[in-house]
Amino acid sequence: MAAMSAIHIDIAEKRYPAVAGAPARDVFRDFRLEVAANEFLVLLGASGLGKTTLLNIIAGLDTAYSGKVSFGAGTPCIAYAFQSPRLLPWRTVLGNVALPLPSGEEARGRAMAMLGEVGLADLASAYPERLSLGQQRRVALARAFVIEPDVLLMDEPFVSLDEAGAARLRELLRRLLAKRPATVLFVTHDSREAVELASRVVVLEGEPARIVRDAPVGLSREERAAPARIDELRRAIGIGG
Ligand SMILES: Nc1ncnc2c1ncn2[C@@H]1O[C@H](COP(=O)(O)OP(=O)(O)OP(=O)(O)O)[C@@H](O)[C@H]1O
Repeated sequence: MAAMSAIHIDIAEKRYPAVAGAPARDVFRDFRLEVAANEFLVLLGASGLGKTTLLNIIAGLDTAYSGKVSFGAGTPCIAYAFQSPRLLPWRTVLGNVALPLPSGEEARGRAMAMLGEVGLADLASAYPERLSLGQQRRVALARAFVIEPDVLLMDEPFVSLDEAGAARLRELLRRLLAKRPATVLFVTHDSREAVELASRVVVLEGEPARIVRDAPVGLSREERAAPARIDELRRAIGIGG
């Protein structure tokens, strides 16, 4: 079973140097954020603020910064759901879900069970190109959860879906997390989505990016289904409405 992990983020400086035609960018300076174990933290902020950069730093994909990211309980197992599903086109759906696992029968079994949980068992041997975007996003979710991550990084994982499709995926995400709790950092532009999912909302603004709001959330199942309650909370937090 996965152990939950807190995340301690302390970025002294992250900047992108000037390149032809684009000025240098100070993305983070003296930026600190503590994420509690098992928290569902939604990061909200305008385009280009540095949210993807932050996830890349936490994932260890971007090491070109000064500062430190550490985790509560040793080295956590981290899953990263990217902004686009990023499935490998030459692998079947099952092959994509099994990708982060060691090869073998047991892994295939686990990947297959995971596909069942996201409702795609019958597409196991299909290739990604014939899947709808919503189905591809389900496969990406299955690939993230199949490793039973301690930390789950999600970069606008439900963007470009219609509202009903996005709502179904939010419900699926909640179900997957109920079964396999993890510390979640979820990036979105959508303040309704933020309030619906989060246990805590953090709003970023400016260059370098600063935390301008940091609010606990935690709607009950009934409240999440009530748009008026969601709007009320958005107003209370000051994120539109
Ligand atoms: N490799 C890079 N080199 C130079 N500048 C970059 C690089 N990657 C990102 N940037 C710039 O740094 C800033 C932060 O980018 P980032 O992708 O982290 O923002 P974001 O908040 O995730 O935006 P979005 O919501 O649009 O995905 C942007 O202005 C972007 O143009």
